[in-house]
Amino acid sequence: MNKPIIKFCGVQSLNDLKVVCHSLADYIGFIFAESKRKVDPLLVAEWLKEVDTTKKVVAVFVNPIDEEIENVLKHVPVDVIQFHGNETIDQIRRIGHSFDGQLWKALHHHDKTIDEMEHYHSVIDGFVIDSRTKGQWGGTGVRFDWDAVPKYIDLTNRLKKLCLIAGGVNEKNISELLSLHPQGIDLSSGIEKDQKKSSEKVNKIEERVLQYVNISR
Ligand SMILES: O=C(O)c1ccccc1N[C@@H]1O[C@H](COP(=O)(O)O)[C@@H](O)[C@H]1O
Repeated sequence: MNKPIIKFCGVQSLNDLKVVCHSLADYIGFIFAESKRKVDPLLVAEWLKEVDTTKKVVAVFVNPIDEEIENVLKHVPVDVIQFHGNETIDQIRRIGHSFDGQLWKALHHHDKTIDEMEHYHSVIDGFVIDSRTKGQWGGTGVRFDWDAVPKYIDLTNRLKKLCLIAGGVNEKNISELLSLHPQGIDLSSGIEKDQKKSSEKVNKIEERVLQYVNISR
């Protein structure tokens, strides 16, 4: 079994960035939306100059106006835009016309998520499936009912899209999630200690990922 795609999200400092850059992550994410993890694009640009990394950079937005995205793209070398709110197909398509990278749509798990995936798939490259939590768009540390994961995997395989499972993934439950063979996993709270990215937690996550890769070979 190949290593699942790993995204470590919610980088809030140069130190956080160093932690996630010294990891097996394929993608590292920054939050440019209202959140305790919101970062300034100018600072992110400075931090990125301090590290030598080939990791792909994900910019997370929640219902942004186009100018907010343009401002981030002006300063930060973004590979992926992740829309984590109620963005419309028209907005995503419009942004896609002037952006070279990938577009991901985060959707919250509920009984109509499959319909939403069908709705958005023509304008995006990948999905992030997160848990639905009242009053917060993401980064909650709360998982959803993973019995639904196989149907998300089946649909994204059929649509030939990327699919990352997010929401409350941590060192204690990641092996359970990996046993469902997700294409990708996306963690923020699960690699934090005292609101900072923790190398110790990253190592524990990676041990479990490598165990999964070796066992399923
Ligand atoms: O992390 C945040 O603060 C955040 C704020 C607004 C939208 C999305 C946010 N993060 C996304 O949430 C999931 C991971 O969450 P967690 O592991 O449960 O903490 C991931 O997709 C982040 O990009």
